[in-house]
Amino acid sequence: MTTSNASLKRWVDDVARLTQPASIHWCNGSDAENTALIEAMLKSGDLIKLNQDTHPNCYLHRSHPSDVARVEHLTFVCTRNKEDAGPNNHWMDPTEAHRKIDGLFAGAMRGRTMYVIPYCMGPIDSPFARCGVEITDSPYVVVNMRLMTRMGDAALTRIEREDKYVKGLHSIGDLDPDRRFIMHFPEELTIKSVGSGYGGNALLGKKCHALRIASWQAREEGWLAEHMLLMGLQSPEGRTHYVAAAFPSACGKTNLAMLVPPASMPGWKIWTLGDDISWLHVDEQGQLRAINPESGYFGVVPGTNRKTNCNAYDMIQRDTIFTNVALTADNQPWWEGLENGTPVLDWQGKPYTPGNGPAAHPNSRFTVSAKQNPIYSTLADAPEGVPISAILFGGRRREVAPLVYEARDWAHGVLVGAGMASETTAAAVGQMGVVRRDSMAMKPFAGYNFADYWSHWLKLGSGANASKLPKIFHVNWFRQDRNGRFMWPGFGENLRVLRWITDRCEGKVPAIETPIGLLPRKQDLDISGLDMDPSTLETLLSIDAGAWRQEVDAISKYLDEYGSRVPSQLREELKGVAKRLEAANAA
Ligand SMILES: Nc1nc2c(ncn2[C@@H]2O[C@H](COP(=O)(O)OP(=O)(O)OP(=O)(O)O)[C@@H](O)[C@H]2O)c(=O)[nH]1
Ligand SMILES: O=C([O-])CC(=O)C(=O)O
Ligand SMILES: [Mn+2]
Repeated sequence: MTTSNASLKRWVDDVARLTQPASIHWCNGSDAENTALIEAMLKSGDLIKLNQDTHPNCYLHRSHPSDVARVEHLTFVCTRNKEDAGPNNHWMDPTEAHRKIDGLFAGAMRGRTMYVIPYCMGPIDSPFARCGVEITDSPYVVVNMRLMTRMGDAALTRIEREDKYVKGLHSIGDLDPDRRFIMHFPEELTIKSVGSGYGGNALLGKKCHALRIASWQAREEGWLAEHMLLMGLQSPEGRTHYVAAAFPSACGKTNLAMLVPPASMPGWKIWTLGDDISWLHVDEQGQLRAINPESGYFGVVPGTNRKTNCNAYDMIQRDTIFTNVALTADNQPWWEGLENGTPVLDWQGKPYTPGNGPAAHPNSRFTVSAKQNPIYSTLADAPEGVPISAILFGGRRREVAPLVYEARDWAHGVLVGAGMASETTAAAVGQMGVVRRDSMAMKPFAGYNFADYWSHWLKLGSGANASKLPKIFHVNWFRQDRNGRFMWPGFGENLRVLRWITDRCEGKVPAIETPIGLLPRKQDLDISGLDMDPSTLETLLSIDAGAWRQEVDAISKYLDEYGSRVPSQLREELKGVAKRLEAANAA
């Protein structure tokens, strides 16, 4: 197979000339193709067959031990003008970057098959969807892209018609971390990634395209590409609100999107539309709508069990690719927090010895089709997307941030998102548990200068349709007590907080004005049936004025890093918080 599109054909030819593959395979996305690739990977050892009685069609992939997470220090945004990439990105001059990375691609596919993967991010018939082509020498990437995107013939047809697509070139290279780069050229709609086979670095439709390149396109075209889950909350009365929520990597998006209502909230129904990325547009009526550009989940495995998230647990019992989990004696996948079974081999395939670190890698992942989710919403395939009632920002904060608060309005909400911070996790290489600013959970993913990004958010909310904008909230499931224990039970119980949020969207309950925003009255947040004393809820809903003054100072210094490009409106919003904190202090 090949293509009728001359520019695509030329690009594929050019790449083949550079990388020198033994053969070229155009992916059509069929079952037969997938089966053949899996067979070949079982032979080569790229995949290991899991226990097919307990886990039909499940496979394990072990990545190179140095290649288990995103590499932010090796990820670059290469714009002509350095300022356009901003202090939030590593930057390299595009000419220099191409020269450097093309050197690593030269001959990189010798002896290997080069796969050409046409894919569509978003429902194939959606005007909001965008296409791309990934060229890779990794069959693991092909089978994962097939789960994560609408991949194959239908996408190619759209690409040939539109003649506009993101070009992504990927090779696992020699997996040497010193020859590993993830480079983005937003002005050329081009991605080049070499030296890593890990999801976030290698499945180019995901972070590289649907966030870094798409956020650039979104600013030019007037929409938003965000690190957000997308879910529907149906009340017992039958009203459904759609909510988009931005939490940093490994901070609870998949789990919230697949939430199982607690026994104390009968009649509530949750629908998942997406677990990681949302593309948001204001429609002609001024309504903010969202689609999920992905068609699968690349989710964190550890911590998943029947109790924390029965939906996720059930979903990954079949037709799932596991990466870097441990194995039991009878070849079942095992991970920390599974709560049954015993690991005998760790994620590297070595005999497991307790005390020698976790059996599964903390960033071990599952890849699975979204359609396997028991609470999958078919509206995830609706070309027009769903209307958004509320946007949530949140992170891991062991202190300072209360369980939930509401922004005063859109502009204040943009400050809440811009100023948010979270503890780092195993999703990226580097130290864990360090609090860092992570505006809108996009620190690793915004493909341009954060200052311009904040301006874009403010502009989107400043039009004639401001009254239809969703409300913005901040949540924190991760407050800890003095003994380092989580104070809020989290998971299904988070619906108690979401109910308050939908109550606020419907104007059903008043809220308490505080310097940082609007907080629930204690009687409006139902904790009945929870093993929690009222003083804990008190703490979860309290604001420590001293800590918040420090927080405001820290946010102010953070904005300073972005210099004169920071929108003055954002600084005004921050001054407003500072003033209200002073007034509360004086009173
Ligand atoms: N304590 C607590 N832990 C949670 C909660 N929700 C999720 N987690 C844990 O946080 C980790 C990551 O959760 P995910 O839902 O996979 O995170 P994500 O935001 O989808 O992550 P990415 O895929 O990296 O973008 C898992 O180990 C979960 O078990 C919660 O409400 N409370
Ligand atoms: O991209 C990945 O590798 C997984 C992910 O969702 C994240 O890190 O936020
Ligand atoms: Mn993510």
